[in-house]
Amino acid sequence: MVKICCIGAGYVGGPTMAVIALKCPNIEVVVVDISKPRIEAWNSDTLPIYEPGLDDVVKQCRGKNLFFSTDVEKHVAEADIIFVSVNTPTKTRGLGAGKAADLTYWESAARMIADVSKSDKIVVEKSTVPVKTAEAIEKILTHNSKGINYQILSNPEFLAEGTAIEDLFKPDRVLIGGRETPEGRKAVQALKDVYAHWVPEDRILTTNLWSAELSKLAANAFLAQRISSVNAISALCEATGANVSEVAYAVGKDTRIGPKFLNASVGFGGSCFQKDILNLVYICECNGLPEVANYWKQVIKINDYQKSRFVNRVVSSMFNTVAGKKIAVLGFAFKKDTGDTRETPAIDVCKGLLGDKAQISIYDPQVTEDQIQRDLAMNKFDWDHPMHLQPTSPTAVKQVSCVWDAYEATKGAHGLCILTEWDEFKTLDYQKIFDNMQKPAFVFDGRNVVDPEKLREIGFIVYSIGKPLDAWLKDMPAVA
Ligand SMILES: NC(=O)c1ccc[n+]([C@@H]2O[C@H](COP(=O)([O-])OP(=O)(O)OC[C@H]3O[C@@H](n4cnc5c(N)ncnc54)[C@H](O)[C@@H]3O)[C@@H](O)[C@H]2O)c1
Ligand SMILES: O=c1ccn([C@@H]2O[C@H](COP(=O)(O)OP(=O)(O)O[C@H]3O[C@H](CO)[C@@H](O)[C@H](O)[C@H]3O)[C@@H](O)[C@H]2O)c(=O)[nH]1
Repeated sequence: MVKICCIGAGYVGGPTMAVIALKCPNIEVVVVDISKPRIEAWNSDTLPIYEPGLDDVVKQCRGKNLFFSTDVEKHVAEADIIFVSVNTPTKTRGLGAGKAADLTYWESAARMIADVSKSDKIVVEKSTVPVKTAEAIEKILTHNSKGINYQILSNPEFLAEGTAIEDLFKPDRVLIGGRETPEGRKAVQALKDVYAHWVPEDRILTTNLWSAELSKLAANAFLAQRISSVNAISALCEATGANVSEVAYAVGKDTRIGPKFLNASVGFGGSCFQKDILNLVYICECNGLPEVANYWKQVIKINDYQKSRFVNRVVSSMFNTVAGKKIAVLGFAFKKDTGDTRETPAIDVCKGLLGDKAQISIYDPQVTEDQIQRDLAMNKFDWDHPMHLQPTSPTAVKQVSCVWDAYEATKGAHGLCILTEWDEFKTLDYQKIFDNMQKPAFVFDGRNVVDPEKLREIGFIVYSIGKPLDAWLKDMPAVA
């Protein structure tokens, strides 16, 4: 029986391995992690991450051919194929700080593999890494090899959170990069055989190592670029009376452009886009390509602009101050159908409002108060390190309260900001919310989930990203 071990039981390692176990009953899959609480949660009824469909997949194979363990070394030693899916955060110190990927966790995983291995291994990069990482990993492994043969493959993951299981069941493509040698080709084939259990052959792409590594960074940069493009247009829509949804629809109808990923928003978040683009920018700079680096940097600059533009709209609409005013925040996760808050635009928006001394009441169906308080207290990029290395008990931000109901959050509020597109926000009783708010009552929709006209009929003053402005907002300065 082929044995797979995955180092890192996070958002990628957990769901990816669960699906491999489900689709390949003849393969034993063990997911290992240094975090004891995380492994305990994977072995419990309450999994450590919320992902639609995940519970079902885990329940079907846990204890049969899917296992979660903290005994990292034992399972690495026994495996034929080792996936490495550990954190690759942005460096916060030293060379490349604020841009380059921090490969500390990857390097320590590679050294551990070299220490404990007694048989040949295929080592698969699942984490998103800078192009040429495989070369460094190869050096660490071969210089400590004790005669063992290692083949390094790049197999970047393209799943999106909230749809991870769907994406894993029916991937647009699976990408495998390997060395162009007989041993390299054999290793690529071995990994292809795993995916071939459920992925059609024409969707399994094979390339050289560097193309696979770079394709992952490029794909995320292209996706994020679309969002920054539509968000840049959203600012122009507000200035001209155009409607960004109509513009995006008309633009996306061109089959060369396509309709997906053109929703204007308060900004993109998530653990990947910003980190991976910064990483790409750094690689371009290191390769003497400043023009290319600056081109991609602009995608992040527009994203930051969009978040601060939103905060400025809120403050300027409400008589240029939110000091002491209750602002309800609906949604804190970086997108719907996940409890993940890594790099969520809600952090920057809340921090902006707190800077203007607002009192914030937050409701998100999947995010706990503890997580929100940690996020608001944490330094930039700290969130992307393993949990046990993150700051433990932050001092709670007193002006922030978290409630478990949208009606509670909005009671007595002056303004309401929608920061995540949870479906339930579409069907709230906005008349009831209006009746219980201070007047004038403001709605700032950062995700275009409500119908602005209907809310205006109720009596709200409404701001929706990229939509024709309410008369109230027209004369207010939007950009500081
Ligand atoms: N989250 C996503 O949607 C997504 C999608 C595609 C790719 N990626 C990439 O996958 C990688 C992992 O992302 P994630 O979201 O799963 O992160 P995560 O923080 O959820 O999980 C990483 C896990 O690795 C563990 N870990 C770190 N060092 C370890 C070590 N030496 N030994 C054992 N365990 C160790 C941590 O404790 C943590 O549980 C990153 O490179 C990320 O960029 C993420
Ligand atoms: O039209 C859109 C689409 C998305 N977003 C936002 O963009 C962010 C990222 O969304 P999404 O890409 O759906 O989720 P992620 O889980 O971050 O997935 C991205 O990042 C992963 C990690 O690398 C990749 O594997 C995926 O392919 C890639 O989509 C979220 O804040 C979304 O709200 C928009 O604002 N407008």
